[in-house]
Amino acid sequence: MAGRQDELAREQAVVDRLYDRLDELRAATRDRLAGVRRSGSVGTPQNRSERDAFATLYEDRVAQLDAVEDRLVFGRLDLADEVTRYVGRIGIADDAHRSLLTDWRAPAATAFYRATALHPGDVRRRRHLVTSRRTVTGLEDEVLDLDALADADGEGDQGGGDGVLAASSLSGEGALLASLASRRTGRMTDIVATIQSEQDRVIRAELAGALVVQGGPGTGKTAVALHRAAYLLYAHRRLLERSGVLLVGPSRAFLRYIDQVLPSLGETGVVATTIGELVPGVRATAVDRGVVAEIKGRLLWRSAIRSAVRARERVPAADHPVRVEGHDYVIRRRDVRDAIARARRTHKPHNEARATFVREMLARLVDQYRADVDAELSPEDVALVTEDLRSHREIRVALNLAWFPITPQRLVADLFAKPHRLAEAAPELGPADRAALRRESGAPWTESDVPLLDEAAELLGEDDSLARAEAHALEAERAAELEYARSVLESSGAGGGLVDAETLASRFAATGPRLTTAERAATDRTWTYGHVVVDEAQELSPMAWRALVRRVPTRSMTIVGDVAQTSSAAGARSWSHALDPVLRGSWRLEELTVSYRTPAAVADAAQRMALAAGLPTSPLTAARQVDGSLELAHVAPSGPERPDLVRQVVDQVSMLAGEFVGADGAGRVAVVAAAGQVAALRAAVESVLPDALGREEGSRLLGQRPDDAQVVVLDPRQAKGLEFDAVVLVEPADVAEGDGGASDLYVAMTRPTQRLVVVHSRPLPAGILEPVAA
Ligand SMILES: Nc1ncnc2c1ncn2[C@@H]1O[C@H](COP(=O)(O)OP(=O)(O)OP(=O)(O)O)[C@@H](O)[C@H]1O
Repeated sequence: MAGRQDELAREQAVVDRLYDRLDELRAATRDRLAGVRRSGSVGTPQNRSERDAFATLYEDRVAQLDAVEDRLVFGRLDLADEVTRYVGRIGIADDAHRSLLTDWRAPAATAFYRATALHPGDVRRRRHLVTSRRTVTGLEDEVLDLDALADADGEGDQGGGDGVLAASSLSGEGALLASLASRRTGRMTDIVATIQSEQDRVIRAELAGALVVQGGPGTGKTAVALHRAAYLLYAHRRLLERSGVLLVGPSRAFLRYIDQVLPSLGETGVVATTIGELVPGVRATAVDRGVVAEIKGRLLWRSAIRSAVRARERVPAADHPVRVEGHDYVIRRRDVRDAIARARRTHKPHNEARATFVREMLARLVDQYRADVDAELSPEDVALVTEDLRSHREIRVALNLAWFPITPQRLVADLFAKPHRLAEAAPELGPADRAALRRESGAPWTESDVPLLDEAAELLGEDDSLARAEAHALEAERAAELEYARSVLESSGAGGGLVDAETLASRFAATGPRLTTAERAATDRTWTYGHVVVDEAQELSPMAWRALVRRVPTRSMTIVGDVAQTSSAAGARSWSHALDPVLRGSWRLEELTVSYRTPAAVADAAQRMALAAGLPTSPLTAARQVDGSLELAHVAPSGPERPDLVRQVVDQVSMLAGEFVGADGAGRVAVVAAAGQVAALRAAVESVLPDALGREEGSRLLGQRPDDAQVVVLDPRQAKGLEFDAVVLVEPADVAEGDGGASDLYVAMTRPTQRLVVVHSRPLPAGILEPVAA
């Protein structure tokens, strides 16, 4: 016992030293930041921009150093030749640049995650340090080279964690089990201390190309995707800091659930978004029915949107006479046809090529003027006549009809609001599909509209009226910069012919205060990223894939998901089906097979059900067993309102809340039911909580924000990607008959970390109770 205490004390001393050093670094960075801020906004533009750059650098560093407080150090490797290496969230060195702590992402830390007894490399012992705040509370050793440590202290509690199932392949079992059994909050936490070797391989996989990570529920796909983003930013910082990393998740609620993971890993510069937010300026607030989402996801929209754009470049039915300033002109069909052909030959997007079309048409009309007056025209005459023609209302209207400037929003809205436009653009759609798409102009955007808007924006380019407004703003900005540069030259007396105000202003514009890459990328639809991470990727439609791939021309992507959990009718049941059309077969597949979330009995029941329903599941082995993790509560059918079933649900929730929900905000219980039953069940649960748990606790729970709520009632789609300590699954047969079918039931069953209670009055779907005979 004494040996263990000594060992704890020795590690405490190391940990104290690392935290002391962290505090020193924090203080030094804060001092530097204060120094930069003190020098204020005086000096040359060059000086100011340098100061801004330093201020940003120090602010980021302060944020990073603050973010790594919790579990700063979590591992130690004892290597051959008596070398000891500590592994933690960031790298820390002393004043003489000697390494004190190795960043978990550095090559030198790889062995912490990968070394096994079979392949120990030069690792003799791996130690997990468990800390609470700054105190070391536990050590867990794995001796990998038994011979080398035969006569060393070998203090390690090798394996032996209660309930471990996949023991032979797990590292740091004690720390892992403690982390898996801990109470859940509304926020995901990082897994940096206990990354398993199959996960580490994915996290450190090379940057180039598209990597698909398929894995059953709870295998750590989300965790791995986020740690991979942090790893790539570390390993390829120069490249990715400039181009940025985009993270795409299924919903804002999900992005909020994961939003603390990257900052806790010291990374804040990733742009996180959903497909519905991919086009700046458009916010998708409505949801399409399954069949509509499926139709909008089809690749036929590539040609349909192209045709819809082409339909706005149109030769009129007849020649059109116009009288301008006493002269007669004819807008001839032949001229329009030629001008359209010429504008198309520029290969510019529609709104940008319009300038060529208009210029061409005006030139033809000026030719008519020249013939009319039968005289040579000076350049000034040409300019005057051109301007008269351009500003004449009838000519403007005629040219607009022939080449209509249009926004992506208007183009797409017209397709759904004007049946003839859709029929013309998408002849391959049958009448039933077209009728399903019908929608009033001005209806709110849906998530499945966004890839169509993106496609349209790509083909339309910028509306030049917008570009003109921007040019105007830029001009004003430049004038202000010029003014500023003049005042600097005057006050510094540095005119002297060496540098003029214009040069100084342009230098200032080039080096002046800048938005971060993430900020610029998030507001620019045409931004291309260095890497894109997609979570719950099975839900994406073919059109959504096109929109994403457009944003990463190098195709450097991490795509994580589970084709057995697809609930969108537009989503994928097979990766090749989804990805081959956009990635042309060039993607590689990794599989994760250990479920860290779900206890074995629950995972097995879900897996049997999925198999019986014919879902394309991946193999799944639960990491642990939890006693009493699966309970079935059968209720006799009790009429359409099902009062007995509802009573059983609220009783179960009350019991589970008493057992799992903590007053400290940790511990979560969810009721998951078919979408149509959620509102009634939520009302029932909310009405009993104060009686069941006491008035004070009841009102505390009812007053929580939805994202942090410890007791929630959700449908399977809302629960996707999330997890809870305990789940009450209501009437699984109803869930399986909903839009998302057995996939939604699979999702619902695999949300709990501790217990699943199935409340049902109808027979259970096949497989939940026992294997279905082949
Ligand atoms: N190596 C690990 N150490 C500790 N916890 C882990 C580890 N791997 C996964 N987990 C935990 O297991 C749970 C499930 O992980 P995650 O949500 O990433 O799985 P998933 O595969 O994305 O699941 P789903 O398909 O259901 O969305 C999380 O609580 C995560 O923190």
